[in-house]
Amino acid sequence: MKIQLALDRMTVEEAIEMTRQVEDYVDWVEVGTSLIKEFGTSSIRALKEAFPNKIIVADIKTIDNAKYEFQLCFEAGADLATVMGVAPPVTIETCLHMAAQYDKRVMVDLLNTNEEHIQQLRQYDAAIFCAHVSKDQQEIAGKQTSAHAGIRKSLSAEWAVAGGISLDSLDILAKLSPTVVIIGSAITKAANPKAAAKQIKEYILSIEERAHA
Ligand SMILES: O=C(CO)[C@H](O)[C@H](O)COP(=O)(O)O
Repeated sequence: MKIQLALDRMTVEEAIEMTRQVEDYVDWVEVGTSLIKEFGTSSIRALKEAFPNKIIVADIKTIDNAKYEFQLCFEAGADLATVMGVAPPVTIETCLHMAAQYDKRVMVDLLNTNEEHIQQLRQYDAAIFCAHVSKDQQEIAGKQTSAHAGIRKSLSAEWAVAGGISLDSLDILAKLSPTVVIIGSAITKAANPKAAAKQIKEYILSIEERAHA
């Protein structure tokens, strides 16, 4: 299981500093939607330049204009970029086409998709799917581990899980063996981000060791 650090609602300098603190405990680094909206794709470039050996995920959440947006992300150094599952099929297909051209990858965010829609999306098997509980949903209904778990039943491909994940919810989620666990606030808003990331990494390693024992 990879840990993807989600960097949101901070400056690019703060994002770099945050990543430096926790880089030993995270595998992928996500330039969050909020950073891309506030600072543009130069935020992606800055993170890739600072961490050339990390997989940099551009959480651009494309819903249209896929060729333009994915080109921007990949030219800025992203290794992977996100598209919304609710986007028209032509948009998702264009993202996959762009990723193939650049030898990069696509993550399909399953926010607000239903079971039937997820079945249709399964054809895009080069993508990583992301079971995502949104910030707005979290604020109204709290951390919805069951919502993440429900989506998992529909997937067989590589998949990620995101949205309000903390050490507590990891207990259930990690047993579902997602390919990627996306964690933002539980690390970036912790009193000691390095200690929080270390604890999460060690917890995931312990689960994986038990699974292989
Ligand atoms: O995509 C996102 C927000 O739309 C975040 O990357 C995702 O929710 C992870 O952050 P957090 O753990 O703080 O919820």
